[in-house]
Amino acid sequence: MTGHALSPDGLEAALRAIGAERYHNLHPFHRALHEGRLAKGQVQAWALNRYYYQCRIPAKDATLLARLPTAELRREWRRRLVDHDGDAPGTGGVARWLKLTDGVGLDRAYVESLEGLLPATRFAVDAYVDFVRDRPILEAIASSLTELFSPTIISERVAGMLRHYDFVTPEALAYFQPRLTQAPRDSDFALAYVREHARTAAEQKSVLDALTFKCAVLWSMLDALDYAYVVPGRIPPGAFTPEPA
Ligand SMILES: O=C(O)c1cc(C(=O)O)c2c(n1)C(=O)C(=O)c1cc(C(=O)O)[nH]c1-2
Repeated sequence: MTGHALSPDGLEAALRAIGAERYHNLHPFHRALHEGRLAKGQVQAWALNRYYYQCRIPAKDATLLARLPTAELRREWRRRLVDHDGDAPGTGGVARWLKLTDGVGLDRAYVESLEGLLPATRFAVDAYVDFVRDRPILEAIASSLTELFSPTIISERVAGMLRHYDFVTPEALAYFQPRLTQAPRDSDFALAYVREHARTAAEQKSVLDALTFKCAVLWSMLDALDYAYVVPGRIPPGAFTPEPA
């Protein structure tokens, strides 16, 4: 493909336009979650499946960390590993996500076993980890840029869930509070990197495609939940089955 390269501001605007059109805050299942239209079993299904995303994020960041060429870049990226894995047992984002699955009444060992996952959750999350492992560093970094849009969805989610669900407590949602500062810090770095390094039209197309791909990962995770847990009779064999209300 040929074409004119955008200015850094033009590239940023194009990235933000992708989020405005494709980020998962627009998905019907997310809207239902935030607006209080889900039953407890459906909220459990969301938390259980999203656990797989959370627990693979450190593996995704570790494969990228191993490929980064400078100490400066590695120091920056290594913080993400600490954010998610903590630096002692029971700390970090993955452990805090388990407080959420505990809080909505799921058995921790069952969540951690991954036995109840929807097949499509696994495919979508694994596709993200593989993408970051296999693609050029520029695209791998660009694929994290959905985090530009996450503070808004997180604020909506916390407010909406606390307001609408009596089984959700502020302690269970403690996962999200640090993300409101971590995500902007991380996405500011990734955005500055992409603005600086995506100079040619081909490089810019590759980063726009990487962000589109990542939006599709998040969107398809919600498609899978929407398919399995909204209309009765569609839960795949072996996947988490809510108790009758
Ligand atoms: O709650 C959300 O909607 C949401 C979205 C995203 C995202 O946009 O990828 C992340 C997170 N949360 C999150 O908690 C998180 O740790 C995270 C890491 C990443 C990434 O791509 O490296 N995205 C996200």
